[in-house]
Amino acid sequence: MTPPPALRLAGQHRVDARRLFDVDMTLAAGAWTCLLGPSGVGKSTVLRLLLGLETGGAFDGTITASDGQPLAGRISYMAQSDLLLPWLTVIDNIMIGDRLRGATPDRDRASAMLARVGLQDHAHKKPAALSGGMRQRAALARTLLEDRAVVFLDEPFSALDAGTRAAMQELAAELLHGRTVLLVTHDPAEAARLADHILILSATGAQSWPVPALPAPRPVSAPEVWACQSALLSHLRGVPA
Ligand SMILES: Nc1ncnc2c1ncn2[C@@H]1O[C@H](COP(=O)(O)OP(=O)(O)OP(=O)(O)O)[C@@H](O)[C@H]1O
Repeated sequence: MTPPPALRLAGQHRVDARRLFDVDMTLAAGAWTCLLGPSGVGKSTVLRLLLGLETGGAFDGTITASDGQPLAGRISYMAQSDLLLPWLTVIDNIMIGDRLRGATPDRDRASAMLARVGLQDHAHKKPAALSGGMRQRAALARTLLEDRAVVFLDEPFSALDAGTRAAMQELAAELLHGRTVLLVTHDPAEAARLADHILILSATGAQSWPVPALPAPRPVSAPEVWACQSALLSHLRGVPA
């Protein structure tokens, strides 16, 4: 794997001739950046622009990797919807990347990943037989199995119960340590726990927000984490801290 690069997105994005955002944001190399902001501000659009996917709008600007290399083939992406193929079993779904590339999937590795997300007893079920949270964990397993230098996660823990969410946050933090990660989240607590850098997106740019002075993933109970999430929530609500 090439060393994870920093990524920069700079420019203006318009939807239906209306400016959605002007931004100049950098994702630090080998670190977790959490992107927050109100619904509809353009967080998923940022991910899709970096991925080179259709956004329904027009971007005028530049997208660059610090090593000057193309991003194609170096990113894995977990979208808000799980994108599981209904006709494949869970284990075949999580190995889809290798299959699409014409490579032989490593079934033992895939089984081990399913066990890490707690789905070892559901490997041979179809997605329709899973709960929403189980489907989200399958999508997470598929993303982690790709083992890429750059990983984009769009609200990856939103459907999980509190205990499972904490466990999956810790798993992702472990397996994606040292990767360039962009995590879109609505949850200030999640950002306070996991982020090396926090960015808050608005129409006029991406504001950098201070993170607690503890290495991530941070304990939920740490006073610094409480203080960060509380200040962040107040800011997002537009009320005094
Ligand atoms: N395919 C599309 N065609 C037209 N407009 C789109 C398309 N996708 C998104 N938009 C518009 O772009 C804006 C930003 O959408 P986006 O999904 O990036 O927001 P978001 O910040 O991720 O929202 P949320 O937090 O609700 O997921 C919205 O106004 C949305 O209606």
